[in-house]
Amino acid sequence: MLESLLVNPLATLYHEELFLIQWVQNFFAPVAPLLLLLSEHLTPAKLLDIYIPVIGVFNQQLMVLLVSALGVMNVFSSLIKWSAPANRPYWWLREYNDTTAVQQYHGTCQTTAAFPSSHLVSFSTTLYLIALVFLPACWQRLKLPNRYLSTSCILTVILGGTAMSISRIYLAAQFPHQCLLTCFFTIFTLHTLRKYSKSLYNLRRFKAIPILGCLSISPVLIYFGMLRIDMDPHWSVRMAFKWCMDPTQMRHEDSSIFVLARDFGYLTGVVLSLPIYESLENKTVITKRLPLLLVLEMLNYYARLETPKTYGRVAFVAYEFARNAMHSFTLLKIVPKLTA
Ligand SMILES: O=P(O)(O)OC[C@H]1O[C@@H](O)[C@H](O)[C@@H](O)[C@@H]1O
Repeated sequence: MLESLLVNPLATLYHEELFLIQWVQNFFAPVAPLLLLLSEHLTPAKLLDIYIPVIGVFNQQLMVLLVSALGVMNVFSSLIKWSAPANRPYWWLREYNDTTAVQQYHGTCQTTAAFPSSHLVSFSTTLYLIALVFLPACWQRLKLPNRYLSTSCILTVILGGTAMSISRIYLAAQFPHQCLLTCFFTIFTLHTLRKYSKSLYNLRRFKAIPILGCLSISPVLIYFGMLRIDMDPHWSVRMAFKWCMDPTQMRHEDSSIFVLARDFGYLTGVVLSLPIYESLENKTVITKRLPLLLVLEMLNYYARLETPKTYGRVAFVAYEFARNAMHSFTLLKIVPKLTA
């Protein structure tokens, strides 16, 4: 064991963690339907397209915070995924002929790299912001000391993150250390964003657009960098295609390039809405927001159904980029204006 640890520490870690996955699959078998539901219904895409607009009907301030924070967090997460070739347990096991008995489920088949877990990043971010908006009111009512407020927000993220991590590990979609590192990454990034939130909300568009431009070039540079070192940029799709129990579960919408377009599109809408501190004011009434958001989300739903999948990759990616940019821009700029 010690010898193999020295020779190939990552492979040893993967091998040892497969036993942990096996244990999780046995121990949590009684609550399996719940764990499968968590991963199926709390995907990053569903948070952006369904849950955030629903939250927006009741609380505009929280919606604005969520759209802007998820815009940034998802881009960071997709960029790391695109550049770091982290294996998923269900394909690593087969690729290296490991004999540990780990099961695949509906939802295991994913086509992007494993780290960080997008489910974990977006779910924890959402929970953190919900706690940040609602806990102060509870604190006031219960007359609790303010110094525990920040700790309670972090605790909410840890609890929610643990539930989602168990779900991802149960599905054999992530190794345990990848979930743990994702939690650290999320807490650290959220903490940093909160520290600079005032300057970020007041940031002018002409300053943010060049930053976004530089950020957008990085996936292209990474792509050519991979080709240069003879690495297939679509290695994770190939792995999924090879080892998914049922390859019909693979969806174009979940491939790395598509996810990058989705997340960069969403962030572009956020950047074009800057500065957003005005939209943070919660003066609008629910009776105005409800019909508007309902119409907007129906349009977004039909736009999603019409995604061109047979006209080549460029049309597919460009469409997804534009749809998401328009979606976040409408939520941050147009909805608050029309309902003010
Ligand atoms: O990284 P995870 O949590 O395994 O999620 C895999 C993929 O799951 C899909 O549902 C998301 O739309 C993608 O954004 C994500 O990359």
